[in-house]
Amino acid sequence: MDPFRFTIQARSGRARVGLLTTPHGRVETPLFMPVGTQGSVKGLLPKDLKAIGSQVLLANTYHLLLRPGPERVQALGGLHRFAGWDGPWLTDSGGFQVMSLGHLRRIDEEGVVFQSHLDGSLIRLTPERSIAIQEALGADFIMAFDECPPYPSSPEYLKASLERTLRWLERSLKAKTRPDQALFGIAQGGTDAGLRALSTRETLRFDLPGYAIGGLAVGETKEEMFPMVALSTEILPEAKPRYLMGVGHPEDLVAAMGLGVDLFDSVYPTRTGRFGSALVPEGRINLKNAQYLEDKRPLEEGCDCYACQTFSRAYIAHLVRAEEMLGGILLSLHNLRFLHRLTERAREAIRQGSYGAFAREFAERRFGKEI
Ligand SMILES: Nc1nc2c(CCNCC3CCCCC3)c3[nH]c(NCCc4ccccc4)nc3cc2c(=O)[nH]1
Repeated sequence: MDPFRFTIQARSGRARVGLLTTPHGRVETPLFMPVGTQGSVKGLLPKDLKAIGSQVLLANTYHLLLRPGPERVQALGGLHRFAGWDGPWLTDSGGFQVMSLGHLRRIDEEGVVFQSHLDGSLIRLTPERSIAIQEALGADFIMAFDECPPYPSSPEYLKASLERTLRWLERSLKAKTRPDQALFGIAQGGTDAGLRALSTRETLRFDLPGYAIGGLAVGETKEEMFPMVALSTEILPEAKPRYLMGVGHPEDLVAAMGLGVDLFDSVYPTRTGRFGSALVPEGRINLKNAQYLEDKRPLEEGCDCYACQTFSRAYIAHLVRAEEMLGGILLSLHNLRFLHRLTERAREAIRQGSYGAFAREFAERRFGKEI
């Protein structure tokens, strides 16, 4: 039996509820994946992540390669045992982080050479090495080694880059040895409709358990990004999960779920939480703002998370000003719960066949009035 079966449970327009089976349990989509870059979702305990509805966690080849090293994680039982999360893990292939974090020294047919952002040592990542690392880490979902072109890029660069990413996908697939891991291909093509369609179609020539929409949320406008998402989900097969990488903001999840995207990840909710902001239906409130120092209300009326059930905005505003760790912890917890509640409500609306009404109500509250 296929260890990564994906079945559609309900539809509403192009939105769908899916059931995704993995060796570490079944998950319901659409879902948001908290980012645990270095094997930990910053400031949050795995048991608390479970309690707020987190299903799949994300870690990263680039960071874990530099520290503690994949051999150590493997020797210590792999990511699930090492990091105390027995649900599904997804690892990104490292290419993106090299572009955005490391000091990229060279990119060529073989792979990339970069300087570690930790100690400046030279490191080479190839499709083969990325897959070997992800196999050692032991995630359930692993990503093909790809290049996420910078934004903006010329059509010539986009075309050459997507063609290389397709050759790297073939090499990633050849390097794969574990049947208990699902390799996702990543489509590129930037915001050029013809190249996006070309890359998506060529990626589909590989029969894979799921497909990622890459190369977006890298600085392009929403007006450029969403037509590419729509184009991608028109081409990608209904029967396979679609993963929009690096997205993100609540309103972007609502729009993308309506376009048939199933999986999301972003550092946004935890990063903005650590910086003192809470996600609320109207948008975002920054607790550094003095107006909250007397505010007895919870971060969000009606939120069932521990932060909202236990503390006032005034207390959390105090913690943020005092630079108490608990401030960022409570805001990260709430922000992730906010996104998990959003996807829970989305799944319910899809089951009721009323995703359109759900999206309209969300947009009304988010954009209807100033905070
Ligand atoms: N392979 C690959 N990864 C991509 C990623 C990383 C997804 N998150 C992984 C996660 C692993 C653990 C460490 C953190 C990342 C992207 N992230 C974004 N936008 C987010 C841009 C963003 C948004 C908010 C804040 C910072 C950056 N576009 C992306 C495109 C690609 C892509 O084509 N290929």
